[in-house]
Parts: sequence; structure tokens; C-alpha cells
Amino acid sequence: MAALGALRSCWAPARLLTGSAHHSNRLVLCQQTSIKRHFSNNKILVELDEATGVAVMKMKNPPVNSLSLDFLTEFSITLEKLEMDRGCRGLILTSASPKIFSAGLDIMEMCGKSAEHYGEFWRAVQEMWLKLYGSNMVTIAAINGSSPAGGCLMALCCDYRIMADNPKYAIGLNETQLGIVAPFWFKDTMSNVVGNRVTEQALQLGQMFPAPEALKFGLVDQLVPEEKVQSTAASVMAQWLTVPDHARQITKSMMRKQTTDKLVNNREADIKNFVSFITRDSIQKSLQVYMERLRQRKQ
Ligand SMILES: CCCCCCCCC/C=C/C(=O)SCCNC(=O)CCNC(=O)[C@H](O)C(C)(C)COP(=O)(O)OP(=O)(O)OC[C@H]1O[C@@H](n2cnc3c(N)ncnc32)[C@H](O)[C@@H]1OP(=O)(O)O
Repeated sequence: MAALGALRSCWAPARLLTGSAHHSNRLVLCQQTSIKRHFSNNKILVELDEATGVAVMKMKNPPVNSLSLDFLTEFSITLEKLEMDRGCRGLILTSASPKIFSAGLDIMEMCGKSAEHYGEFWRAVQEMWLKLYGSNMVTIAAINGSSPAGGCLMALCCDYRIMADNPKYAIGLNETQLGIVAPFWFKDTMSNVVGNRVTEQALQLGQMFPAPEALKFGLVDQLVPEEKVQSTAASVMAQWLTVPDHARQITKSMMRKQTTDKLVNNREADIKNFVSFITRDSIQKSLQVYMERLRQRKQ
């Protein structure tokens, strides 16, 4: 995979902390060495705190954190690296630039390219989903901005969603608004969180929900002031990490495996289906019109 070479990660100890702890009636002072390891590439910043076992992953793909082939490839490689790191038990996923969590799939990757490119792109989208939805880590989305379509999917893959309390930020699977269709595994991910009836309506209408609306029906779990999103994510993470890993992981797998297996057993057919759908003239036209609308809105 050519993009493998694009990953330029470096591990660098950053900071030492000292901590203290109470033990029954006596105060035990313990010198705790907390090293924060940073490993980043040009699209993803990761800081792993070895004391807590929590990694904060910040998406950094300006201007809108769209999920391009390069971005998705680096995302999956980074996630795999954290997954295999025994010192990492939890992942907080957020955006390096507030206001936009992620604009979803990069529409330019789905316009005017070859069938081969579409196939490669879709495999990378599948890979991201399989890795994030199937992660053994505790995953928390710290949604610090708007999160349409693929951005919403990423948040939905996490175990818990905290969103900035700002009605200007919206989240949802809006695919039909672009004249495209959320595939079955996007649909399943949403309906596993909010239920079939709500998903059925939201997906048909391609609805984007302002943060307060999203909270009402459980698309996100908690709203907090913008400046508290990261700290709240850290404290929720600490609670989740009090549960023994093996028990939580088996439970998570029990809840999600049926959904991931549906794609695992149909990956090639799903790619074929995507390629034949996206190469249709009418779909290409819809995407072009949508991009044009985005540009005009900006003007
Ligand atoms: C049967 C089943 C088979 C399978 C069928 C197929 C299934 C496909 C599933 C698809 C899943 C998806 O995620 S589809 C993607 C859906 N995403 C969206 O609809 C998001 C659209 N974007 C927005 O709403 C907004 O841009 C938003 C993210 C809120 C940010 O608003 P702002 O005002 O801050 O910024 P803007 O000025 O709009 O955008 C800045 C620039 O980024 C570009 N841009 C914005 N979103 C972009 C995007 N997703 N991809 C590329 N480029 C994007 C804009 O065009 C601008 O480009 P310049 O003008 O050049 O600067």
C-alpha cells in the first residue's frame, strides 16, 4: 500500500508529572512517572498519556477535516498502532480545529475519478469503520464542531459522544441531500445508537441535527460548553476505564460483532456496489451540483 509510506510517526517523551495517593489511613506519596508520547503525521496528531493509558487523537486535515483517501489511510494505520499498544486503553477522537469535527467523506474523491480509484477509496472507508467500530479500546468522540455524514459515522462508531453545546454545530447522516445513499453499515451504526424508527426518518430526509436536537434523541450523549469538551471527555474516559478491560471488551464485541460481520463477509460486493453506484452519470451530476451549491453558499 503506497500510502503506508506516508506515515511519518515519531515517538517522543514529553513531560514528567508527580502524583500522590491516599491509602487507607496513611498518606502514601508515590513518585509517578507520566510520560506523554506524541506520534503524529501531517494529518493526525496523537498524544498518548502513559499514566492514564488514554490517547487523544486530533484530526487535522484543513480546511474541513474531509476524509480523503490519504487521511483515511493514515487514520487506520494510527488506530492500528494504538490498538496494538498495550499501554493504550482509551481513545478520545476530536478535531484539531474547532468548529468542524469532520465534513465527512471527501466529495472530491468520489467525483471524476477512475473506477479503480473509487474501489481503493471505498476500501479505505470500510477499513476506517471496521477499525473504529471494532476497536477494543474505550472510544469517546469529543465533537467540537459540525459533523455531517462520514463525520457523524466516525462519532457514532465511538462508545460515547460529547458535543459542544452550540446550535450552530450540526450532526447527522445527510447523504440523501447529496443525492447519494448511506450504505447499510452506516445505517446499522446509527440505528444501533438511536433505534430503527428515528434512523429510518433521519436517513430518508438526510437530516442534520443542531447539537441540542441531537441530544434529545440520543444521537449524542452529552452537551457541554465548548471549552469543556476535552476535559469532560477525559473524565468520562476515566470512569469507563474503571471497568476491567476484558469484561468490557467482550461485552462490546458481543454488541457489535453481528454488525461488523455483515460487512466483513460482504466487503468485495459492497465495494462493487459502491463503484457501480458512484460511476453513474446521474450520481456524478448530483455530487457536482452539491459541490457547486457549497461554493455558492460561501460566496
Ligand atoms: C447503495 C449505496 C452505495 C454507496 C453510496 C455512496 C455512499 C457515500 C457516503 C457518503 C458519505 C459522506 O460523508 S458524503 C460527504 C457529506 N458531507 C457534507 O455534506 C459536508 C458538506 N460541507 C459542509 O456542510 C460545510 O462545508 C461544513 C463542513 C459545515 C463547513 O462549512 P464552512 O462554511 O466552515 O466551510 P465551507 O466554506 O463550506 O467549506 C470549505 C471548503 O471545503 C470544501 N468542502 C466542504 N465539505 C467537503 C467535503 N465533504 N468534501 C470535499 N470538500 C469539502 C468546500 O467546498 C470548500 O471548498 P472551497 O470552496 O474550495 O474552499
